[in-house]
Amino acid sequence: MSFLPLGMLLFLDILMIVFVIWNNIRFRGDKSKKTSGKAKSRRSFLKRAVTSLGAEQRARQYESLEDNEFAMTPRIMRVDTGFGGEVPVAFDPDDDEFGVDKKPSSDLQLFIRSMSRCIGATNFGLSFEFENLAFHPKKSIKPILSEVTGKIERGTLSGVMGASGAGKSTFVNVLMGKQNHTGGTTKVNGVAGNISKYKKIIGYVPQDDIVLPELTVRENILHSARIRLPSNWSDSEIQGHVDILISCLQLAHVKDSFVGSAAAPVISGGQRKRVSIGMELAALPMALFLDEPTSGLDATSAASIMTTLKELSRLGITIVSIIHQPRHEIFESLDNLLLFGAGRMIYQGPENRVQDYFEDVGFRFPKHGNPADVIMDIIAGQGSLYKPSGDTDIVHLIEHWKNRELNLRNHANIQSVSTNETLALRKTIRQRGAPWYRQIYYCFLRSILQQYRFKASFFAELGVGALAGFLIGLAELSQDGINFRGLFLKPYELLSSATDYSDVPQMSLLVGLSIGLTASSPGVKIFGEEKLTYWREAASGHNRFAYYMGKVLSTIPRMLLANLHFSILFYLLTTPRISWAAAFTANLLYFWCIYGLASCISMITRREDGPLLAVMLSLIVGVLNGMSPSLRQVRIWRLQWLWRASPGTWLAEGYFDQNIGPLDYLYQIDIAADYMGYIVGQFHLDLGMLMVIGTVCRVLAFGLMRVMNRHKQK
Ligand SMILES: Nc1ncnc2c1ncn2[C@@H]1O[C@H](COP(=O)(O)OP(=O)(O)OP(=O)(O)O)[C@@H](O)[C@H]1O
Repeated sequence: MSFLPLGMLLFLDILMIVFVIWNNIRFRGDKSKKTSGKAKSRRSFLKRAVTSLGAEQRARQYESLEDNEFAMTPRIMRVDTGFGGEVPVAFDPDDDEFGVDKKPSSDLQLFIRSMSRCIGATNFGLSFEFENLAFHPKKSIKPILSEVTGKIERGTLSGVMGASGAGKSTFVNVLMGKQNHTGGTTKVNGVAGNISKYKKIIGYVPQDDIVLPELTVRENILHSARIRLPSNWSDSEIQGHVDILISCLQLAHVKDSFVGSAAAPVISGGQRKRVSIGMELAALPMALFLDEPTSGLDATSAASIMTTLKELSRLGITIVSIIHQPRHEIFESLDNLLLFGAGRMIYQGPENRVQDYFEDVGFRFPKHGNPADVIMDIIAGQGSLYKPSGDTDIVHLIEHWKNRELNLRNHANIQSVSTNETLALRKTIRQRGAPWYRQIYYCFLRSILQQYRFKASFFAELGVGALAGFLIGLAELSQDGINFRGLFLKPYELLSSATDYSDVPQMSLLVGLSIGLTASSPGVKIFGEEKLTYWREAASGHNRFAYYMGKVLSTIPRMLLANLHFSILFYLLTTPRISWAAAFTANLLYFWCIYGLASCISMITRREDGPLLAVMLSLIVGVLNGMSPSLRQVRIWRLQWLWRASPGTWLAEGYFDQNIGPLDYLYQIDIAADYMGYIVGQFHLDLGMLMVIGTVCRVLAFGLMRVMNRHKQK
């Protein structure tokens, strides 16, 4: 037995461990340097490979800003876009209740430049109109939304409020085009049509912070920017833009911190929410919808998030947010309110007129109370607390609103934008998003980085692979490489003793089971762990094929290394007749099949059930290998198709061919093959079929990924 391969394997492992430790030390070193305020931060090797800094470019951009770029007028400032034009930005010099700067910060100025460059127009926002909007799913007895009419002007901050089940989320989903409405009309910028075509320029921040906890703040935002920004932006421009955005969102001090999860937090809940918002803003949307961005946050964090949203709306981006029980200050920062009850509209209009409106209806607001709380009570059907006599139920409020003059005024159309602007908008939408092949590359890089961050599970897989190879080797050690006894060739057949045809299929069974146990659980985790992320990304226009391919490609290095560990130990101890290259290739293709099967399982099962089911399935396909019952017996049962559909059979046949073939000068191997039911002499077909089965599994998994939970991908 040669120990050279074992030595090389050990050397490779030591190299990997040293690399990981060295990289960790560098990363920690960077962090401590940064906190002590010393020299410019350096980054770990892998981080640099994946996200090179755009700081220099950003510094250049700062230098290009001049103080006299801003000409203040009482309400509108004209901000130089840096591209030969100016954009009007609404800033109220008197409005500093939320700390909205009287003059945009340098970061904000640069952000405006990015917006202007990306959108290529002077109006950053989208306006929405909706008339008699209805949503009545077939399964539901009554409509979820009906007769909803109103408008949302560009560059405003709108709050959608209502009791639980009032239809807020449904309204937002319909308005964004995530959900098809069943009645009424919608217009974007005065143009009627399908809203989903604006998907690339509309951002949506879900209520749950769907971010990747193992990535840093910057890595999460950068990935979104790389995928969704216009294809003609260079990577350094994208990185510069992301750094500006991170500063705008006040995340600069935590940009290299891992995001963590709610269960194991690293950054605060408010910061995680900002990351989630940043992932949308990175794509420079013209309208941003948010589902309860302040829920679960303390009052200060909630106010801070709303300040940021207000600032963004002042840049011209249209912001629509579902909001629950806002604080007084947050409520007052809203420009526009949409109040819902029982799927109908109760009020839609300026925030500063809502109290007057309800007072006209007869409600009395306590002097020192929060009007938002009172309004929430009224629209939740608790209005009797504020109206001693008269109707206070929701039906009455809905009817009242329907007939009001303020409501009727909402019917007035928003002026359609000019043809030039419509054309510019179409061009903007067309240019959005990296081409699919570049998206594959970004998804691949991200997935590799994720695997690196989960190095414990990666090394565990290598360890399990090596252990499995070692144990099989031990089991086969006593055979001393002799694993076949057949009938001697004529004329020596009379010298033949007892035959032994099943040793090789048994060896391949052990190989199949070991690889199945090693690879099935990690194979499930690759996809099963982040379905929410996939749904969010698919809904925001990421290329689904690119996401999938990125993931698939990122498993290849993992499979290669795990297989190397398994095959070297197995081969050294077992000393089979099959060549090293052939054994390595066959085992690798079996890994390919198990990962493919595991990805199918991950698409159809719950996250918790996936690993167990994948292990079960890998045992089944391992056992269906034609050893016992033999393939010949199976053929008699007319079930050969089932065995042939299992990668275990092709692996066993390949092993049989390669281990027994070299003995054809001595034994009648045709008789042995016939007895077992295997076909010898088609090793390349056996390998090819393993490749095909693994590929078919992946195609199937991709199909399942697209089909399962389709509504969540819209
Ligand atoms: N596709 C659908 N099919 C059937 N019923 C639906 C569908 N979508 C929503 N509903 C129902 O419509 C009602 C309104 O749901 P929606 O999620 O819009 O309310 P909401 O105001 O956002 O509530 P919450 O504040 O609790 O999230 C709920 O009773 C919900 O179960």
